[in-house]
Amino acid sequence: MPRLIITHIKHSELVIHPVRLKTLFHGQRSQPVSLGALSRGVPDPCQDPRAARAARGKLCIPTWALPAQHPVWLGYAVQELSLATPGLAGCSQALSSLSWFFQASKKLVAATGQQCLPVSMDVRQPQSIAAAVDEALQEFKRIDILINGAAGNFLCPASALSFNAFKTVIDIDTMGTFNTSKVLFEKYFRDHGGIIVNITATLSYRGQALQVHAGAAKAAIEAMTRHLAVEWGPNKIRVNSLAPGPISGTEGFRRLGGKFAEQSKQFSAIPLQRAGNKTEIAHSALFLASPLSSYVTGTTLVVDGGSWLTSPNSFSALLGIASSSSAKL
Ligand SMILES: CC/C=C\C/C=C\C/C=C\C/C=C\C/C=C\C/C=C\C=C\C(=O)SCCNC(=O)CCNC(=O)[C@H](O)C(C)(C)COP(=O)(O)OP(=O)(O)OC[C@H]1O[C@@H](n2cnc3c(N)ncnc32)[C@H](O)[C@@H]1OP(=O)(O)O
Ligand SMILES: NC(=O)C1=CN([C@@H]2O[C@H](COP(=O)(O)OP(=O)(O)OC[C@H]3O[C@@H](n4cnc5c(N)ncnc54)[C@H](OP(=O)(O)O)[C@@H]3O)[C@@H](O)[C@H]2O)C=CC1
Repeated sequence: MPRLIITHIKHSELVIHPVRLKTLFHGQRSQPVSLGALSRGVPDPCQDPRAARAARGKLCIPTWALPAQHPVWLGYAVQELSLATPGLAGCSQALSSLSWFFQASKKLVAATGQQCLPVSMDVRQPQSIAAAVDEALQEFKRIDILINGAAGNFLCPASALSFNAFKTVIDIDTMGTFNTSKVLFEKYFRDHGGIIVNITATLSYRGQALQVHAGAAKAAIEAMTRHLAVEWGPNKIRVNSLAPGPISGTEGFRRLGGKFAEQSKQFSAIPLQRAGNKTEIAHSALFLASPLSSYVTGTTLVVDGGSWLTSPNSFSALLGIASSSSAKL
């Protein structure tokens, strides 16, 4: 049985449960698609229904969580998509925070009839990752996909950023991505192959003001993506990054002044003239996690409507956003 696990979690739970991906992109109901089939060298289920049956049983651990105060997040979009898309019924993910984990897992069970497993991890603590992975493997016997999405961010000029603030973001984003990837490699991917999708950002491409901490952290993850793709390719592991632009309805959007940018018409500078939405990130993540991207590794998929090419990068404007109430933590 195919399984998709999406995790992460600082201080609470992770929900893991099975996923059955059918006809995700091709609309061919008779030819189910299972995540990660080609990554382990099995025939492409898009082409071969027998292979699809054989490929069932995938697990995915994305490091995305659902904050208690915010009912929406990028990782959650994958779950929303899974519930809304024919053929994705049964797909869900890991959720963090005590209250939302219970609510979301109930919703998933009700909608899919599939199993959900709550576990917890702090991506800065390899031992907590190892414990979560052990629990997942004990329950499902396999893990196929890791989505590294845990992150910390806030607007702050470098001159005001403390040494510890910089380190904190590097620890969550960069170290967290390495820690989780390495634990998965050692415990399962080395011998079975797998797929890793790292969620990054476009911040470093033009040196975004007030974002040296997050930009440096995400740039390091994109470098890590290439290194690991090269080293782990022979183990049938694909490693890619996904760099979203401003995505409405998310914590990042709130913290970085998305509302203010929207109100002041800043998004009209984006070639597609709007912020992105969570479903668009979910589609892109699923592309990178599916056999449709079976020959793609070591690259970054930018999903930003062309934003980084054209959006203003004004120090003073961003200082204004940082001091506005819309960007307060
Ligand atoms: C989305 C963009 C929308 C609009 C943009 C609008 C206009 C711009 C135009 C164009 C932009 C172009 C592109 C942008 C596109 C995309 C943006 C991309 C990136 C988004 C990335 C994200 O990651 S969003 C994720 C946000 N979610 C979280 O951060 C959740 C998790 N966060 C946390 O846990 C905390 O906030 C934490 C990161 C601080 C970590 O918590 P903890 O471990 O408990 O650490 P603390 O002890 O609290 O703090 C540690 C040190 O950090 C200092 N600190 C904390 N907060 C701040 C702050 N706000 N400012 C400065 N310093 C801070 C703290 O003081 C500690 O340091 P000490 O020296 O005091 O010890
Ligand atoms: N929103 C946007 O417009 C953009 C977002 N991104 C990226 O997308 C991803 C999701 O962002 P978004 O949904 O906005 O933000 P969220 O804050 O909702 O997601 C980040 C999650 O990381 C978790 N996390 C933080 N520290 C740790 C830790 N030590 N261990 C485990 N989990 C941890 C948080 O969990 P908890 O809730 O428990 O604190 C939080 O839920 C991030 O990687 C972000 O950098 C990139 C570009 C733009």
